Amino acid sequence: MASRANEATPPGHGTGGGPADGNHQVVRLDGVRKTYGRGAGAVHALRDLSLGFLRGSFTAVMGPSGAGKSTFLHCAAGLDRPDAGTVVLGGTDLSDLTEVELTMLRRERVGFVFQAYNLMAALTVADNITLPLMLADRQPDRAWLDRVVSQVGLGDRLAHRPSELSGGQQQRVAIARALAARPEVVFADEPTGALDGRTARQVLQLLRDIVDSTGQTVVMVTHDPVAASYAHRVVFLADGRYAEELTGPTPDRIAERMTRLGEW
Ligand SMILES: Nc1ncnc2c1ncn2[C@@H]1O[C@H](COP(=O)(O)OP(=O)(O)OP(=O)(O)O)[C@@H](O)[C@H]1O
Repeated sequence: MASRANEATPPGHGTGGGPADGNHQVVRLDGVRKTYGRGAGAVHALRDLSLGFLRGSFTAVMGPSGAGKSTFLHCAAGLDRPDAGTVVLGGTDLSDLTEVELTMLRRERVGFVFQAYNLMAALTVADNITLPLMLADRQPDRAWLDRVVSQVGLGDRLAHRPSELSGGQQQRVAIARALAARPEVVFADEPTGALDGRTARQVLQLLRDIVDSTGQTVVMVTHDPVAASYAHRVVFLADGRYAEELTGPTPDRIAERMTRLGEW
């Protein structure tokens, strides 16, 4: 696994997978390193990661356990700071920001979807969806919100509490919440990990439809080849580095690459 990860990668790797994409990367990592601990016990979670994501693209990030996927997500989303290298999100170099500015950036320009839906039990669906806007002290863009609510199919559940919804519906609320502030990018961490197969496929198709119809950008970490096959592109990490990528992925091709990269 380590030797494969150290192989030279093709020119232009990780630029987004499309033609003439250099100027349209909404997230760009260059030479990102992240090490946990020191000395003999140090773990190099990201060794030298350079990777870009096109505006309007849906990318799945995969790799063996310990490859650095979560660390990548945290660094790319401004939840954690790399030890070296740069992360540029929507034209802003995150290393230039103070902690307060980073928090503001996450609120206003980044959406998150996690495996656990993390909805507020005491709030209605409508209030859960607009919570990020409230926190950012921003007026909702009504037309956008209506579009998002309609796309996730929750128009008739807005007055309900999360506990009254199925898992798939709760995740659709979380997706609507992630999109409410019309972020530059939505980061999703195993968004279908808690759902049954059929519901998971519906949620993944929804994510893909949202990307294709609204031009939003989604970056999703997953272990599941079927989930990753809904993306336009699958990027494989191994041993803290970019390993390879697939465009127009199918579950079989993804599974074959994962097998080559080692245990998963
Ligand atoms: N807070 C931490 N302290 C120490 N080591 C850490 C910490 N977070 C991650 N690591 C280590 O960094 C490496 C990369 O971890 P990371 O969670 O990013 O991998 P991953 O690809 O998301 O793995 P998985 O698929 O198992 O979730 C692993 O070896 C992990 O043990």
